[in-house]
Amino acid sequence: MRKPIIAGNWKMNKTISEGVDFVKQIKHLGDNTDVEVVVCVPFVSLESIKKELKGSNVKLGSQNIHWEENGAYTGEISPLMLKEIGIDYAIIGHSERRQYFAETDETVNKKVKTSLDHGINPIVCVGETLEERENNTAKEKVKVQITKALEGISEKEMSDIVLAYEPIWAIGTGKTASSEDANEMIAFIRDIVKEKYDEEISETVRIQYGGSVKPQNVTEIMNQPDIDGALVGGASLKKDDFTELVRF
Ligand SMILES: O=C(CO)COP(=O)(O)O
Repeated sequence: MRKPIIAGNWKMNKTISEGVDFVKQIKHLGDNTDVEVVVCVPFVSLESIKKELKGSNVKLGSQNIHWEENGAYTGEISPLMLKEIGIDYAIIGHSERRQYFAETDETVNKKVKTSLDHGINPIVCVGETLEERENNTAKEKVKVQITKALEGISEKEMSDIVLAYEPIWAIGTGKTASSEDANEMIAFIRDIVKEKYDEEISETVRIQYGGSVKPQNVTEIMNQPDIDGALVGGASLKKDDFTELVRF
């Protein structure tokens, strides 16, 4: 049985005080449930929110990580800094980072390796553009992204990785992939993992869907056999919506 994982990606939203306030209201959501609940918050809020989450079962994640431990990388945040705060997860390769901040499959792979080396679980994002979906090249694109992201990752390390399929055209647009289409791509990703590793790993790796997940569609998405969770932007910012999401 794969443990469901619902992760909020706050993106560039909520100041430190707003974030702490919000977490006060949702920090019980990881109790008495089989669902793993995660909030991925801006770097500047991580430390305060970690303190607020003391004793809570809600996990904490960053939205990025640098592959080097230190050095001349102005504006970047290293795995050592994140490890000292005590985060559980790092989102890696989000399409917004790929689109606006020149993230590549190569940097994604380096960041995945660095995270694993520092005991931070990567949430690795992949997904196609609308054009690629319409051209029927979506699977090809996702296969390249997954294969490159996992280059040099051992079988053992795979148990610490979460994958997230986020079709770019469904992010923040209100358009969701149909739950069947999302499941089909996620099953395809599972096959890629099986080809590269083995059946056991492909059956245990957790794969989330992301893109306009809301209380109205979360149940249908989570009922799909290959979908193990959701990576949620907009709806994770509101207490009532986030509460409904984790109780899908
Ligand atoms: O990018 C996403 C999560 O990482 C999805 O964002 P939305 O839920 O706002 O569409």
